[in-house]
Amino acid sequence: MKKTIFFFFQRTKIKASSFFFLGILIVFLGWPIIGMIAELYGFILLFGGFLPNAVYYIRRLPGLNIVLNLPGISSSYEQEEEDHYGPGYEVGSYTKDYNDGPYDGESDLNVNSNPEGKPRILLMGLRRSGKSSIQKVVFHKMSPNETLFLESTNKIVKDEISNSSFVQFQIWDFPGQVDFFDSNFDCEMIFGGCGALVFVIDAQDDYIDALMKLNLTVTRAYKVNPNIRFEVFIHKVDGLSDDHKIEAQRDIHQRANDELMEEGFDSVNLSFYLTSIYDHSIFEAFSKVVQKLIPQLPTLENLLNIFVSNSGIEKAFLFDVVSKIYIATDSSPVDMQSYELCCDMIDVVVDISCIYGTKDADGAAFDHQSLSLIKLNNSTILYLREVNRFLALVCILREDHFARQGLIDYNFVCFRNAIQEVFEVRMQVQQASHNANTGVGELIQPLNSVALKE
Ligand SMILES: Nc1nc2c(ncn2[C@@H]2O[C@H](COP(=O)(O)OP(=O)(O)OP(=O)(O)O)[C@@H](O)[C@H]2O)c(=O)[nH]1
Repeated sequence: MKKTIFFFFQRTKIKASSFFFLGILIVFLGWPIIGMIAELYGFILLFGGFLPNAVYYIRRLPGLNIVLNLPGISSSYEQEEEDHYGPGYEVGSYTKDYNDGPYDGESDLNVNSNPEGKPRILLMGLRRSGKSSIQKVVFHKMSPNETLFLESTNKIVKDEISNSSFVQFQIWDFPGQVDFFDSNFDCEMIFGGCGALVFVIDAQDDYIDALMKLNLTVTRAYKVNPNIRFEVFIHKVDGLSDDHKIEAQRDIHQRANDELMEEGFDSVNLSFYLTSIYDHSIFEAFSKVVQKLIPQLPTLENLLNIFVSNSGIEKAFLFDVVSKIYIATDSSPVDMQSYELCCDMIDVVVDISCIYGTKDADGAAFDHQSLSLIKLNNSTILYLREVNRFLALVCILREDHFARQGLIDYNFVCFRNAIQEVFEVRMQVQQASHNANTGVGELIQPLNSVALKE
């Protein structure tokens, strides 16, 4: 109900809602034709943004897709889609509508500036491949089902991930119809300061066009900035069987690399991930993307290895609590189940401490002294400790190893202090080079600026 009211009465939709409701009123007052015209106009203004979504789903319905793909019919609705998207887009602009959608977004976007030169992650791919959904689900806690109502992006949407999170960067969500040959598209500016380019391919759709676009994107970007990391999300795999997933990944991997080799881009390295917003795979993939941009990653991993081996722990993840992406883990292999368990534990702890925790000034869900344990019925224990306001260490260990809890607690305090030292050193280096600012900032906010509690 709240979301419906929000949808109709947001500032940008006032005109549309006025026509819609005024039309209803006029019908009741006895002028049905005038009323219905006004109502229809309001309806188109309100819901026109969902048109591409509707067309996209109708095209997938058996039977209807054949009719819609007939020559003449297909060209008419494709033209309509084009009209909806508009002929171009503005670099550096932001659809205000977009962040006012029917979800409880939390961030206050600073879209037109990049004052601290934060690292940039670009989200690219064909229309309806799922770019905006990924961003909203991972960083704005939108539920996957709500993404069905996302309007198409028709301008570059910049999202600053920094207010409530430990990892700091900008995500630029590109419209699907981005055209590199358009004079508005400033390749130097867009790819120049970019850390990673995430290219999203809809695995449920025919991906030949997507592969062509991937090739074009990668070659353009690589020419401008050879340091960009190219990450390919083979997305929406929730609709595929296990065999189909593996086959799609193999095929996409091979075709993409073959095309790059043919064009002489042998040194370009693409990483592939199977993702879906309906499970944790998208969080895991984004964790890996973000980790590659953290300069302190090897140190963090080393610290985790030392902690794990001295405490009898099987697996440990250092989580960014807000986004639930893990910024580091020990060197043992990550299996999806352990990661999901740890994510779920964060949810449980945050929920319980919101309900029962004390309401301190900054409203933190848990503090540096709190310790959370969950005993599973397979003699495994989940152990969670806060490293700072934004970071939590979540470990999985056998119940018999937990007999030495004192040792684990002690090692954790050493681990936390070590992490603090790492970032203090980093902070000093940063301050020393502050005057000679290179333009590419730090992905991680220094610990002493994120209110670490001693
Ligand atoms: N089954 C499934 N559907 C998904 C997934 N991710 C996104 N979608 C759906 O795909 C549709 C398109 O998603 P968007 O995020 O709007 O796609 P986009 O790439 O931002 O599209 P443009 O803004 O037009 O470029 C939506 O209806 C989503 O619900 C997924 O992992 N699985």
